Amino acid sequence: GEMTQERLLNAGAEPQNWIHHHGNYAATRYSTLDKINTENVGDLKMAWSFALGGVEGGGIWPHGGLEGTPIVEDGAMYITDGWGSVYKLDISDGSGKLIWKMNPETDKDWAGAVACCGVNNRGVALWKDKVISHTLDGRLIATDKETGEVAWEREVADPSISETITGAPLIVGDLAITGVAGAEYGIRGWLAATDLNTEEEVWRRHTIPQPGEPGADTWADDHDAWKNGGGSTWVTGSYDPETNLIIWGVGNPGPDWDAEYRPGDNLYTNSAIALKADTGEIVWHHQYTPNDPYDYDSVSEHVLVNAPIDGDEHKLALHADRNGFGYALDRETGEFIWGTPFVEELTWTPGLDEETGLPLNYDRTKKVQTYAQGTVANRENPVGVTCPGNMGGKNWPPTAYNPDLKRWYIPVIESCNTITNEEMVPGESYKPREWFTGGGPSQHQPITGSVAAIDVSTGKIVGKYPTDYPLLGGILTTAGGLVFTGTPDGKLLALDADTLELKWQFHTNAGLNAPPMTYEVDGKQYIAILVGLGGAWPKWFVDGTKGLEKIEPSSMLYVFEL
Ligand SMILES: O=C(O)c1cc(C(=O)O)c2c(n1)C(=O)C(=O)c1cc(C(=O)O)[nH]c1-2
Ligand SMILES: [Ca+2]
Repeated sequence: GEMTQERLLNAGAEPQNWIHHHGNYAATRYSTLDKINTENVGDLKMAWSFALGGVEGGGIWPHGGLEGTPIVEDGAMYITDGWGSVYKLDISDGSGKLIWKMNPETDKDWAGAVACCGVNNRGVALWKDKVISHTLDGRLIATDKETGEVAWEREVADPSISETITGAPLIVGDLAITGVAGAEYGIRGWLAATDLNTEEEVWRRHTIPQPGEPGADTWADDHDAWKNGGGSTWVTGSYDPETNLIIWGVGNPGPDWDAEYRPGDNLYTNSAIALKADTGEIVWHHQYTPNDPYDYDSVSEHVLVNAPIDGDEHKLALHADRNGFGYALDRETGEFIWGTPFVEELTWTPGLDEETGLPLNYDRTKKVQTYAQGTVANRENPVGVTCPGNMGGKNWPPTAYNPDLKRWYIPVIESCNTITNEEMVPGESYKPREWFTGGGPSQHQPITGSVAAIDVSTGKIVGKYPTDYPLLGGILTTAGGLVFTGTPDGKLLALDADTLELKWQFHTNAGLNAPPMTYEVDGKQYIAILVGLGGAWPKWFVDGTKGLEKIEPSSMLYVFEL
């Protein structure tokens, strides 16, 4: 069939399918399928697997990885590898056979040389009779669903100034919304909407205001720092049909670790922004870490849920930030409702202001924030140690919300790290296609992980399942009372959603770096996950995770059944 806006709005009416990147517009990654449940999950076994390509390297990367969420529609599955090839599989008879592969011939060295954090592609979207996808080298591609032929493509991001694309598109009506990556190379971030009928751009909203625009006064330097101010949008946002608002997380300011280069709060970096879907006009924002000196990129999804708080029903946007706090905002106004640390160690601030949600040690009279002593690397004290480390808290891997239990599950990175500052010089340090970070990280202690569960009505942590390695893949939760997640040392785990007790695990012995999802064919439920450790880990963080250097590159899909 054709993918319509009607179907996208009512994804819950076809639970056998998985038609959105995050499961639905609200980004809950919750499925009402319950044939696999706490009673029988112990009998889950592998059904079939499929080998993808895309493992070859390019630019600064020795190999590709898999971070995508499969899309399933009526007996067909659509998956991507890191270089943006799209594979359509026939999954209608309990196995998976390739129907077609669309290879976009991504310019691997050109794009891979300016991809900060891996050869990443997080998946496709469906619109009418087309599959909509991105490539690392900046293209939006519409592929004919039946034939696998490319119908058209357009260059949305420009790798000559280090703009790349790693996120999946978001479809709202006839628009495909594209987010950009490149804040470690001095880009000026944006979201762009392409009309899929006319193949033309309808709006492009920069996440860093230029002089004269609202928020421009939060760039208080005298050398146009806003032009290279970062603020990427590399994780797919959510959409609230009631208000017609797209809610999207914005990444770190640039340069990452030389905050003195960019005095001011640096809007809209490290913020949630809500934009009118038709025009891209920013209606509200909430900034999580003003003048961020830590690389606490806030790109993660916002999960739109309704929950009672103190007896009143609230319309919330939930967000787990790299800064270590989980937040609930009012999704219609952006107003702060609650914030809770979800990591074991959080040293950069003593907490959040109950009214504003700002860090307690944020000082509005200062242009350059100092936060907790010793945690910031700056020009005077060039070495800082902070928890969570710059990978987070929680990085891009998506959370999941279970409405039966009103619980929200966060894939946690338990980490601290050391940052060294390097002073960036106006007019000299920024060069197109070169790093513009103002310093760099190193790992002085082991990095582990956990699944944290938060009761959304109270904002309190109600359980934690610790893991030996950080969680780099994301979470699925189901009406079967289960939470699924993968670990980078290769285990797919099923936990009891209520108690977080381990109910089942399967060793792939390859790195899980992608979110699990579920679907049904002929009344039979399956769990699927892409397997292939890539992303930022192999280059940046392997020092803090002894053992992961033994995980070989791979590029597989695994599917499980009872
Ligand atoms: O600021 C950016 O533009 C940007 C992009 C990406 C990306 O596109 O994957 C990552 C990051 N930053 C980043 O800071 C980061 O830690 C990171 C981890 C990963 C990954 O896939 O494992 N990507 C990215
Ligand atoms: Ca970043």
